[in-house]
Amino acid sequence: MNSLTGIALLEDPKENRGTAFNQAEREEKGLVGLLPPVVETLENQVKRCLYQLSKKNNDLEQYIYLAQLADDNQTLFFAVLATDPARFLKIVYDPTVGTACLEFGHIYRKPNGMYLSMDQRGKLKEVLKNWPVGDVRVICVSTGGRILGLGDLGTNGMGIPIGKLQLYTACAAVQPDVLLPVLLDCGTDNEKLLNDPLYLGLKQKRPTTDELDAFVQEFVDAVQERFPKCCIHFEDWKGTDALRLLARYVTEISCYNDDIQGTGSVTVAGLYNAMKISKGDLKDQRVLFFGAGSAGIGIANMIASAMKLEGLSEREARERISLFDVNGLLEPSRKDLSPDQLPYAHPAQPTKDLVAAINELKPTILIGVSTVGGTFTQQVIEAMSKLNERPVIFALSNPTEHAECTAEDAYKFSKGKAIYAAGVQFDPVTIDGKTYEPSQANNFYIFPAVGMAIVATEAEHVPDEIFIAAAKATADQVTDEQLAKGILFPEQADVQKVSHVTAVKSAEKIFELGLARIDKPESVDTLVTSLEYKPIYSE
Ligand SMILES: NC(=O)c1ccc[n+]([C@@H]2O[C@H](COP(=O)([O-])OP(=O)(O)OC[C@H]3O[C@@H](n4cnc5c(N)ncnc54)[C@H](O)[C@@H]3O)[C@@H](O)[C@H]2O)c1
Ligand SMILES: O=C(O)C[C@H](O)C(=O)O
Ligand SMILES: [Mg+2]
Repeated sequence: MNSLTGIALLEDPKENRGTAFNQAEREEKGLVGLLPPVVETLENQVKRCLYQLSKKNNDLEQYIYLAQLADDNQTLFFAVLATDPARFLKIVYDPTVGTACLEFGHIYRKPNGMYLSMDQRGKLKEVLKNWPVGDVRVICVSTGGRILGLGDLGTNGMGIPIGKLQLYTACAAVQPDVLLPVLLDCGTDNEKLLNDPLYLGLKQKRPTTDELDAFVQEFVDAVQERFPKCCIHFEDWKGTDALRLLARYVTEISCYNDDIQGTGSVTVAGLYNAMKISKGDLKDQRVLFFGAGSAGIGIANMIASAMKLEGLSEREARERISLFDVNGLLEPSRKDLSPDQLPYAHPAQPTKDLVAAINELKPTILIGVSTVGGTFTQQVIEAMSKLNERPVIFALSNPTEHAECTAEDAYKFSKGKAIYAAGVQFDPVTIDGKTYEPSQANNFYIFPAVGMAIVATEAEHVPDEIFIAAAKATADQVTDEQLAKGILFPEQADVQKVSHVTAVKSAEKIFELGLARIDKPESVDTLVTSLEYKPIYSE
């Protein structure tokens, strides 16, 4: 415990124990009279929080309550989350965090991280010194450019870095002190926010690409200098920015993009298990994407890598993957394709009709990452079901209303044939007396665990190989019993155990690739375990 006393101690979320301070601590720390007389256990404090949560009328109210709790008492906050990870994932993270981001300026109470804005240009190295912790190991940074499927939310996007890093701790037990959420405020093109008197960001339009890239370079340099062991986790940037900046930095510094690599990884994990159910090989599948942005390209590249591991050449793997975006099927006559998209533009009849593309390309797997809800219509699902005994249909856009189809529609229109996953958790669906359990393909199975592996190994770079290892580790933790029910991912209630195993496997891969900046210990498992945070009051 540090030297804080009295009210200052009660106001420090890292040190505060509230009613759990014992008599001796109360005497020693000048707390006598500042707390009610009863000395409580952490368990009792958790009970009170659960009671107070039960009085909240909706998920956003619960989100606000938990945010306040995190600001009051960090240990208690993580202890509450640990009582029921599956329940609280939906609150501190997707989908409720989406509602919280839409309302961010309205529900704001405390900063919870750093806001680095373009008006601090030229001064970022100085500004980073204002963060009180010297050994930050992971920064999760967003520009708010593409928050979930909700578009440009500017500074309101800060809810995402905060929530993602809370999951590093809640899922993979990364020490919260080494994590720093950052919002890189480059303005917003969202007129509604610019006209909102409670909006908290810079009231200006977004910069040119060159200006943005120069600012990001300054940010990267400042982070390298202030936190030399820090990995930069990019999250929810505009798709084109995300792809361009990852390509620029992935081999240069310790960084990764969760929407590209984490999403690629969780999707490959789901597909590994879908193959166990449909009794196929990934290398023999034909994949069609609806959406060709950072998630679409990230997943496509990761599937191609996974197919290569099954013996295909790069060209053969890419030939099996096609994408469709807002302007239709990607094919060579298109003049608007980015360098990341070009390898997937195969000769085909130009079309803006998804059903026509399905009928021409005959995909076995359809993946939605378009941000647009309801776009996998009855006709789309029926076309997939006509072509395949077990069509794989992943509707990955977030939050809930943005999923390309609901679980109910997927099972109803495929007559129960679909192997289905969505970015959020849908409830089980019963049709004609049979119950189907939808899966949640969300990168939370991956990024906290990979984050722990990066912290544990001080990884120099974070290439795709690590994410393939994480995908395999995650997939392998699904039991035959679950697979028999069509379940593609491990139980969310077990997310901590699952993330531990995935973290160990990812860390082993980092050592194998020679990317660790520490010597390999005898047991990587012991190394990871030794670093794990526990939400308890230490002696
Ligand atoms: N489940 C997960 O773990 C996960 C992970 C990352 C992203 N996502 C979700 O995926 C979605 C896309 O993310 P992104 O980073 O790729 O965004 P992005 O903006 O980079 O890409 C969106 C793509 O969809 C296309 N598109 C837009 N409207 C369309 C339409 N009407 N028809 C066809 N295509 C259309 C765009 O042309 C673009 O190619 C988001 O909703 C995000 O929440 C989910
Ligand atoms: O945040 C999520 O739920 C997943 C993903 O990173 C997304 O951008 O949708
Ligand atoms: Mg994201």
